[in-house]
Amino acid sequence: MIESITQKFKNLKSNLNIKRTLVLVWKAAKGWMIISITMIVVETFLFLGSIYALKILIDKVAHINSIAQNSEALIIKHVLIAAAFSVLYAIAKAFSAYVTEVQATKVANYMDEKIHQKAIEMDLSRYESPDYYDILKRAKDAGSDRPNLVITTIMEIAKNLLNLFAVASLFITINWFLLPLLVIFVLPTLFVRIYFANKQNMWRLKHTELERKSSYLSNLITSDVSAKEIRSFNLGYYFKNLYQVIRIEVLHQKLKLTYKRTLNETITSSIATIGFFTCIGYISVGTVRGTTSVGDIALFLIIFPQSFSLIQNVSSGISILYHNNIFINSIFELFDLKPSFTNTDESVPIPTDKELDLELEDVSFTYPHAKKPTLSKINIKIPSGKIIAIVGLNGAGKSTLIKLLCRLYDPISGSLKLGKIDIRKFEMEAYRKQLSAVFQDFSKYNVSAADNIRFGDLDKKYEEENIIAASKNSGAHLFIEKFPKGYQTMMGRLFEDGHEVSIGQWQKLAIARALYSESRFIILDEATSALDAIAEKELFDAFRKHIGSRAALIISHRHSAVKHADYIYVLSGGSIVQEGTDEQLLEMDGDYAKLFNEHKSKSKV
Ligand SMILES: Nc1ncnc2c1ncn2[C@@H]1O[C@H](COP(=O)(O)OP(=O)(O)OP(=O)(O)O)[C@@H](O)[C@H]1O
Repeated sequence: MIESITQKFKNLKSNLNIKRTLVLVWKAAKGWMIISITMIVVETFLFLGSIYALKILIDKVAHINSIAQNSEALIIKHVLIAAAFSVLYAIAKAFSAYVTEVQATKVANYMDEKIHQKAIEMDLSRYESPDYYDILKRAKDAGSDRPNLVITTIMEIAKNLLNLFAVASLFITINWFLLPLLVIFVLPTLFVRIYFANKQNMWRLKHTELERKSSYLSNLITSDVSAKEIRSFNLGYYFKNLYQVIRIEVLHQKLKLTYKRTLNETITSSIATIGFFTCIGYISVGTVRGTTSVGDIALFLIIFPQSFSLIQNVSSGISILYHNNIFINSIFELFDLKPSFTNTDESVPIPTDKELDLELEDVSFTYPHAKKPTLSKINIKIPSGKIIAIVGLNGAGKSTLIKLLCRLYDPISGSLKLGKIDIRKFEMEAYRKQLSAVFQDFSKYNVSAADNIRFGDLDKKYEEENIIAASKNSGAHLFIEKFPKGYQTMMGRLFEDGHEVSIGQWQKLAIARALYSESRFIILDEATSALDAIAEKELFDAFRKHIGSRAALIISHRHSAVKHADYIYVLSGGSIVQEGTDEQLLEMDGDYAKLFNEHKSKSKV
C-alpha cells in the first residue's frame, strides 16, 4: 500500500510540473510569494507558541500555591502571554489570507495575459483542429487561478506539515510513547483520504467527455444563438431530457464513489477515536501515578483535535492537488504550442510600386489531418485595378483559397506571389496589411459603429470623415446616420444601449471595415449574400468607381455579384475548370453557364 501511495505521489509531482508552476507564480508575484513563505514560518511559530503558552498556564494553575503572595500576578502574566500569542496568531492568519488573495489576483492576471497572448499567436490551423480546442478550452476552464492554487496548496501542505511536526514535538513533551500510538491510529485516515482523492481524480478524467456533453446540451438550452431554432423545432424538452439522462448517470456514479469513501472514512475515524481515548487513558493513568501533569491532559485535549484537523488539511490539500493536475497540464500544453508557421529570418520589405499583382502559381493545398487535397494546381492572377471573381459549388474550395491568400495557411506546393515575390518572404503582419477580407462568417463586434469600421486598420490616424467615406461606399451610412448617437452607437445587444441590426446591415458594416483599410486587395467571400439587390448594385458601382490601383476578389453564388468582374475563374473539386469574362463563360457549355444561364435568360426578359 505504501509503495502504491509513493508511486501516486511521484505521478502527482510529475503531472503538476511543480517546478514550472513555481517559476510561473514567482514571475507573476515574486514579492508576494516571499511574504507568503515568511508568513508560513511566522504562523507556525505563533501556533506552537500559543499552544505551549496554554500548557504552561494550566500547569501553573494546577501547581500554584494560592496563599503565595504574587500568585495572582503570576497567573495573569501567563494568561497575558497565552493571549498575546493567540492574538498574534489570529492576526498572522488574517494577514496570510490577505497575502494569498493578492498573490492569487496577480497570478490570475498574469495567466490571463499569457493565455490570450498564446491564443493570438496561434495560426488559424489551430482553430480548425478539435485537439487545439480541447487544449484551449481546458486551459481556459482551468482558470487563471490554478497555478496559484497549486502553489498555495503546496505551501498550505508545507505549513500544515510544519505545524504537525510542532504538535508532534508537543506530544513528545507529554510522553514520547504517544507519538507512535497516535501515528498507528491516525495514519489510516490519511491513507483513505489520499486513496479516494486519487480515485476521484481518475473518475473525473474518465468522465470529462460526458461532462462536456452535458454542458454542451445545457448551453444549447440556455444560449441565445440556438434560442430561435429550439423554439421553432420544439427541441427544448428533447435536449433537456438528454441532459437529464447524462446528469443522472454522472450523479449515480459520483454518489457510489462518495458512499464508498464515507464508509471507509467512518471506519478510519472510529479507529482514530479509539486511539484518542487510548491516549487519554494512558495520560490519565500517568497523572494518577504522577508521571504526567493536569496541564498535559489539557494540552492533549487541545492538540489532539488540532493535529487531527492538520492531518485533514494535509489530505484535502493533496486531493486539491490531484484535482488540479489535469488542469495544470492543459495550461502548459497550451504554452508549449508553437505556431505552424512564422516569419522567415530574412524577410524582405513589401515593394512600394503603386501597382502590384497578386498571383497563385500551381498552388496545391491539403488541410492538416485531411487525406485528400482541397486545392490542386491553382493558377489565378489578381491584377492591380481589376475585379476578379471566383465561382463554384459548395465545397469547391473557394474559402480555402482565401485562407491561402490571407496567409492563414501556406500551400503544400506552388507559391503565392505579390509583385513576383513569394509572399513567404514578407513579414506576415506586413503582408496581411496588403489585404482586407470580409469572410463568410465575418465578426460582429459589439462595439460602436465607428469602431466596427475602424478595426479595418487600427494603425490609421482616426478621422471620422474616413470612417464615413468607407461607410457610405458600403451602404452602412444610411442606417448608422439614423441612430441617435450616430457612429458612436453601440452595435449588438450584448451591452446597455446596444442596437441590434439585420444580417445585411452587419454585412455592410463588415464591408465598410474592409473598405476603410487602405489595403491593395479587397476580398469579399459571400460578403454580399444578405444585401438587397439595390444595395449590392450600389456597392459594386462604388467599387468600380473607387478601385484605382487596388484590386478586388469576389466570391459569390449570385450572378448579380460576379457578372461585373473583369475576369472570372470557375472552381470545381479544388481545380480551376473554366476562366474568362462573364460573356465568354456564358457562351461556353460549362459549369458557369449551367450555374447562371437561368439568370441570363431572366435578365434578358
Ligand atoms: N478546416 C478544415 N479542415 C479540413 N477540411 C476542411 C476544412 N475547411 C474546409 N474543409 C474542406 O475543404 C473543402 C472546401 O471547403 P471550402 O470552405 O473552401 O469550400 P467553399 O467552396 O468555400 O464552399 P461554400 O460555397 O460552401 O462556402 C470542403 O470539402 C471542406 O470539407
